[in-house]
Amino acid sequence: MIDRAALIAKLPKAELHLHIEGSFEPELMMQIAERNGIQTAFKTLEEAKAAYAFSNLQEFLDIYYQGMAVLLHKQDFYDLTWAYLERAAADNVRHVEIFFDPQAHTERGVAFATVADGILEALADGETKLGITSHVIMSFLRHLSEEDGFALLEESKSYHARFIGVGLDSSEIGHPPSKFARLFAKCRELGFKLCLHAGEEGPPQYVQEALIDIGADRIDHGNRSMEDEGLIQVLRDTQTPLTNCPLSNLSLCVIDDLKQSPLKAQLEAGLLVTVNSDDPAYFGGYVNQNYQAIADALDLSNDQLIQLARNSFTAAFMSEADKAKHLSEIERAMAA
Ligand SMILES: Nc1ncnc2[nH]cnc12
Ligand SMILES: [Zn+2]
Repeated sequence: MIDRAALIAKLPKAELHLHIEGSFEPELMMQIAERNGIQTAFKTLEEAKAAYAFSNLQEFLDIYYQGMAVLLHKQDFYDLTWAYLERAAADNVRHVEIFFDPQAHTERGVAFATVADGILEALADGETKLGITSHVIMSFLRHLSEEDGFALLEESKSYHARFIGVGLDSSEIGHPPSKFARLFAKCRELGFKLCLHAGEEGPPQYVQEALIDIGADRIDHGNRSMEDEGLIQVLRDTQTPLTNCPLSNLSLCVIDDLKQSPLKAQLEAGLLVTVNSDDPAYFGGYVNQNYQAIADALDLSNDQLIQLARNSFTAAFMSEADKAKHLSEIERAMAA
């Protein structure tokens, strides 16, 4: 029987929950800071890594926003994205749907086009040079107002055709999805897919609002859905995907131990759950490390690992023909 690490390495997969700014490795951060003549908050790599010990989402977010402040030029955003793509390719990731947080850059005076062009150019190169297809999801920061979200929607108008969807991230508690109901209704009208972080730290009520009231196409995290039988039933019936991020959950103390992850229960309940890295530079692992850690903790079978890889394509925003192509690629990899 193939061993677990070999199976994970061999499986083609999609990554659907990845904040590109959360893939900013401290080595690259220092390099970009130096060329931009900016002082980083941490003087050494060791200092940076030592600071990556979080007891909740907000503690992480404070450091995450601080880290990305060295990104100023299109080349910086290109380099950030390219570094992630090379790492993803090494994990046999064939398709990515990445979030970016434009408001975290425009509020520092970096033009929207600078950010978007750098990311989009790297993704285009990712397809031609690494064979990784991609989509971009423009995320609204939920600690800001709905009006700020509408302003971003207007500012990004000329790029809308290049984004598959919109997201909702940042500080969850106190900022429920319902705060953005009008904004997401407008985004739906414009044809965007809707992906909302919900139930990471926030209560099941936030998942209810995202899933039922707003009609999310995917729920990011969604851990706390498992506290509500009604939500589980809707998630199963609608096959609305959940993007689970095991190492993120552990790093942010959403769970105290990976054994507490709801992932296996979600699989066994017939939910369309996927494995993702969220902010790999901060949480200690890219996608394969997330598969490995959660499989070890929950003793997932090889069939369950294959199911997770299949789910990653089924849950992606790609055509049925492309999904079928990737699913048969998994069958071929398993037969080889
Ligand atoms: N895990 C997470 N939750 C909410 N917002 C985020 N932004 C980046 N990572 C995030
Ligand atoms: Zn996230």
